Amino acid sequence: MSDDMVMHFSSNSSNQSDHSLPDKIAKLEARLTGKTASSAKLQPQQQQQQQQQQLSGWSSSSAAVKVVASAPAGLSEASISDSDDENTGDFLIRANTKKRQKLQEFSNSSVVDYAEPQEAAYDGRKNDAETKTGLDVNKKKQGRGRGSSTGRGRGSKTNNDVTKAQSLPAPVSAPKCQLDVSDQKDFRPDGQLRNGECSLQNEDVSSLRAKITMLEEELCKSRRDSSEYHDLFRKLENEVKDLKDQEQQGKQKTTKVISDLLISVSKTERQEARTKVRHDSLRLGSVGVLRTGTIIAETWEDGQMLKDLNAQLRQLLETKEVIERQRKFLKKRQNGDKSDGTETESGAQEDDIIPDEIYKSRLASIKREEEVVLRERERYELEKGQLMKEMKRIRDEDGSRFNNFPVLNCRYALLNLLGKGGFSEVYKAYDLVDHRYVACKLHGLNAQWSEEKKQSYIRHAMREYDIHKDLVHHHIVRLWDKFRIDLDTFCTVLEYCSGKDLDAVLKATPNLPEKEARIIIVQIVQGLVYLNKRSQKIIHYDLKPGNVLFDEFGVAKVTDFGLSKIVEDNAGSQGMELTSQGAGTYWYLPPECFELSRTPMISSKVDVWSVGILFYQMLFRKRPFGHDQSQERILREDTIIKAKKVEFPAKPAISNEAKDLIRRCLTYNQADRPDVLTLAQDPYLSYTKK
Ligand SMILES: Nc1ncnc2c1ncn2[C@@H]1O[C@H](COP(=O)(O)OP(=O)(O)OP(=O)(O)O)[C@@H](O)[C@H]1O
Repeated sequence: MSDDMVMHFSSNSSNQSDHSLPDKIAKLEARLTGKTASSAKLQPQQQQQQQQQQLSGWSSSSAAVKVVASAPAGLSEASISDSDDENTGDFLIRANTKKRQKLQEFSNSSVVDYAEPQEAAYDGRKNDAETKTGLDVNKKKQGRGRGSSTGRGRGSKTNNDVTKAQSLPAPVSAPKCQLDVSDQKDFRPDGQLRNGECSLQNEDVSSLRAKITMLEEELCKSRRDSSEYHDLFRKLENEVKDLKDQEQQGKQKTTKVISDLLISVSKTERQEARTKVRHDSLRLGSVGVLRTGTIIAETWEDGQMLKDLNAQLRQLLETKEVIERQRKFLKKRQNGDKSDGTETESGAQEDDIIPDEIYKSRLASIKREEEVVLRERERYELEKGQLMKEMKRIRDEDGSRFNNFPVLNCRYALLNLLGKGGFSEVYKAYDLVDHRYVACKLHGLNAQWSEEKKQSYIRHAMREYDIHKDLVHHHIVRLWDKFRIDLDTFCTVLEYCSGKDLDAVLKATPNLPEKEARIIIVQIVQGLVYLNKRSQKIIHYDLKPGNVLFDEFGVAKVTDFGLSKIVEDNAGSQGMELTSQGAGTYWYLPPECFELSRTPMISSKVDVWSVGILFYQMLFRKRPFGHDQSQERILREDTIIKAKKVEFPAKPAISNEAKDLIRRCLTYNQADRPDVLTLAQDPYLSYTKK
């Protein structure tokens, strides 16, 4: 193969200068003719020929190299031999002359012949991957073919180029084959080698074609598989979509069923509530309308039960008065008998004592009856309070624009109104996503308010939300969510507490036993401890019975953070400034909150004072300071500023520990009052198993 020859030549040319070959031939010729081999003494024609050879040898290294390399092996041997061997002179001259001619001819033809394949080879490099695969195989073959060549190293690079040319399609291989055939005459073994390689290449090509066919089949199969998978994927996708749609429809149906059920239950509850109110009204009383000229006012008219009880009381009172009159008359008569000396000693004693004992006994039984009726009336008074509250709730519910069971924010199904505060309505609702009852507090801005007032209210409510939303504690009502309903209304979603609030409990019970009151206080204090152990401490500032709720298990939870204060990090031991003086419920606030001479400084000790008031109220059913006073009167009469000492009623009797705790909480001087964390350490507030 020519590339092997190229390698051979390249190898030789690296060891000895290729342009010395004509020199050597000339030298040999000169020796034969007796002339020196000096190039200077060459005939001009010879010099020209030599120069031409040199030029053709240097002009295109690759082409010329291949020409020389294609020369017969004998030439190669002769040229390698640089010795002046006289015995072989004739042979050498003849051979060299012949070879020079051949070289010349070959040079002319090969340069042209080879140029084309090389160009084609260059183009062929751009051929597809299949050709490249063939290339790799051919490289190996060429490696084997190189065995006849003495070429090493650099030759392998050239080998690659040529191999690429060989592996190219017909236009490339055609001239090569011609070259090989022409070479066959003179260089049979090498030609045979080429034939062998050709057949090897053919084998390679066939095996490659077989491979291609196989790969094509695999490709077809993969395509078929891929399209099947694609179809399957589409099918599954559609199935998933259908399932999702079904699930969605199922959810919607479930939601609808749940909503309908809840609505029907709520409607029944509403009916029952109204029926009960009507029924209770008969016993306890109802709201009537009183007209005085043009003024219409609401008045309370007692029901039959209360009327009967009052009549009973009146009757007992009258009987008591009659008996007491009789007793007085008896005493008077006895005194008269004594003065006129008509009574005998023993007889007078008995006649006087027995009637008096009868009157006394009758008076005692009237007192007992009176007590029973009074207790009953007290109970009915409590019921009357509840009835009045329920009546107000029903009126508020009937007047509410949210009373028609709307679903808010696509999630909260409003049911019945729980109550109405100053600026809000609280509805029992059902969370259709998390499936639990919640309390939706609807904050409505009054349309009559100025824009400034509305903004201030929103700011206030948002502040409350921001404080409350992060509070997570067993004894703090959770705040789950908030959203806007319209321009003037927004909603906060709270944990639903199905029990009453402490205010309702106290109104329904004459007074709580100490044990029950104590456990409620313990829970409130635990909630406060949580507020004071967070990195951002909070003063609740509005602890009162209405802001302590109970869940279905009776767990007490603190709510309503509308007036809460976040204690600044830099607040000193004195506490922080009270900037919202005047807000809050005065019965439950400590003296420092009423300080007028300077801006009050407050701390968690405000809540400790409120705890003391709450505990006292639970035990004695009244507040220790200004119980019967209005807010305005408390302020006017400085009731709390004067509240230096707490007094305990004789009844009901409570433990000294309970009294001590109340005294500590109601310590007048703020500096001496314990803060929340110190109060929590009080032994009375910790339970240990005995
Ligand atoms: N999370 C809740 N779970 C159950 N009932 C609640 C919940 N929050 C409030 N309520 C009830 O809703 C009613 C109104 O509560 P709201 O807090 O609006 O009124 P308030 O505290 O009486 O008035 P204000 O907000 O003016 O102080 C009360 O009867 C209260 O017990």
